[in-house]
Amino acid sequence: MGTDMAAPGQPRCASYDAIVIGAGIQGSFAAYHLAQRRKDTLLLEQFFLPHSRGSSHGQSRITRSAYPQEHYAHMMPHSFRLWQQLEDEAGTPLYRRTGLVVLGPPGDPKLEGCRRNMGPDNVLDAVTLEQRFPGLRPRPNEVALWDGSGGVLLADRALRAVQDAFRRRGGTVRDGEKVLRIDPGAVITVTTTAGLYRAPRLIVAAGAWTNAVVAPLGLHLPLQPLRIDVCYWREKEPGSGGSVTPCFMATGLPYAPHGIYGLPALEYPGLVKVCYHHGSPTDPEERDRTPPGSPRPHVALLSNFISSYLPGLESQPAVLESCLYTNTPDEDFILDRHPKYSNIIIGAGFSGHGFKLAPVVGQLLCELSLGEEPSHCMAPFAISRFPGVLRAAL
Ligand SMILES: Cc1cc2nc3c(=O)[nH]c(=O)nc-3n(C[C@H](O)[C@H](O)[C@H](O)COP(=O)(O)OP(=O)(O)OC[C@H]3O[C@@H](n4cnc5c(N)ncnc54)[C@H](O)[C@@H]3O)c2cc1C
Ligand SMILES: O=C(O)[C@@H]1CCCCN1
Repeated sequence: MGTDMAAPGQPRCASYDAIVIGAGIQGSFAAYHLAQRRKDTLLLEQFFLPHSRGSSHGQSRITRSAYPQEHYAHMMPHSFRLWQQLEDEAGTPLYRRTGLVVLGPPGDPKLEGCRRNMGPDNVLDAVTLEQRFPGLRPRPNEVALWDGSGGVLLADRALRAVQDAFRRRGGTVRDGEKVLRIDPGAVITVTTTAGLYRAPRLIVAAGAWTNAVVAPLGLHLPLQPLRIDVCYWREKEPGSGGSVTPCFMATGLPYAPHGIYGLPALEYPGLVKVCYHHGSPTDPEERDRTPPGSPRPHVALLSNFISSYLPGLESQPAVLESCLYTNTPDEDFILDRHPKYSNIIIGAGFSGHGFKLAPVVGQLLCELSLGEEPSHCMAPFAISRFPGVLRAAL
C-alpha cells in the first residue's frame, strides 16, 4: 500500500497515513491498531524478521493480573481481552494458563502492593501450595499470593500473529530497512537504508535503540539498556516433577533486590526458565562482546535461589541465552508525544515487563497519534516526569 512515487531504479518513496518504527511487540501492536482504524500504515524494522536482537523474541513471557502498581493492575483486564481477540483471530493458542504465585516476606512493598490490588482472598496457605507445586519450597515466613489468571504468552507466536493481522488489514511491513533520519514537520519524512517515506504521524517504538532514533530530534530519554541472562534449569531426575511449577515472582530477597521470576518448562522439555529481573548495562550494538569466561554474577545469584527454592533442579543452568531490557529510572513505561513535535509519539522504557501489556500500549500509542482521548490515564507514562530531556538537536 502507500502512494508509491518511485521511479524505476530509484530508492523507494511513498506516502502513508502513519509510520511506525520498530517491529517488536509494541510497534507491531501500534501498527495493528492503526490498520484496524483503516489508516494506511508502514511498519519499519531494521533487521529481517523474525530476529533475536531486541526484546520481543523467544517463546515465553509471563502475563498476570497481579501488579503492585495500580495503573498496570487497571490495564490488565483490558489487555487480557485484547489478547483473547488476537488469539481468536489467529486461530492458534497464544496464551497458556498456569497460574502465578507471588512470594515474599510480609511487609515487602511489592508483595503488599499485589495483595492490595488483588484483594484479600488470594493468599495461598503453605499446605495447598505444597500440594499443588511440591517442587517450589518458599521460606517458612513467606507469604504466597495466588493469581489464577497468570500464565505464559507464547511470545514468538504472538509477535507473528499480530504482524499477520496487521498485514491482513492492509498494513505494510518493510524489514531489513533501518531508519537513518527523521525530518519533522506537518508531514514527517523518514529516510531508511532503502527509501524515503512520508506521513502526518510517526510512532517510535525502537526498544533499546530509542535514544539513537530520537536524539537527532533533540530528545535524550533516561533509558538504560540492560543485557539479561535468560537461564533454563534442568530437573535433577527427569520426570520427577521438579519442572512442574507455576509462573512465579519472588520478591524481598536480600541477595536479589530486583526479584527473581520463573516459568514452567515450555521451550525446552524438562527445563524451567528462572531469571533475575535485572542485568548488566549494555549498548544494543555491543551486547555480544562480553569476553568469554567473564563472571556472570546474576547466574551465581540464581544458582543460590534454585538450591533453596527449587531443589529438584540442577543448580547450574543447562541453557543460557540473552535478551535486552530497556529500563527507565522508575521502571514505568514512556508513552507520550515528543515535547516539541506533537505528531511524533514515543513508546519506550518497557523495563522488562511490557510484553503482556503490548495490546493496550499499542492502542494508547495509536490513540495519541490520532489525537484521540487515550483509553487509560497517561500520567504515569509522561515524558515530563524526567526534567531536562529536551536539548538542542545536533
Ligand atoms: C529476558 C526477558 C524476559 C522478559 N519477560 C517478560 C515477561 O515475563 N512479561 C512481560 O510482560 N514482559 C517481559 N519482558 C519484557 C518485554 O519482552 C519487552 O518489554 C518488550 O518485548 C519490548 O518490546 P519493544 O517492541 O519495545 O522492543 P523490541 O522488541 O526490541 O523492538 C524494537 C524494534 O525496533 C527496531 N529498531 C530499532 N531501531 C530501529 C531503526 N533505526 N530502524 C528500524 N527499526 C529499528 C529493533 O530492531 C527492534 O526490532 C521480558 C524481556 C526480556 C528481555
Ligand atoms: O513482567 C513480568 O511478569 C515478568 C516477571 C516479573 C518481572 C518482570 N518480568
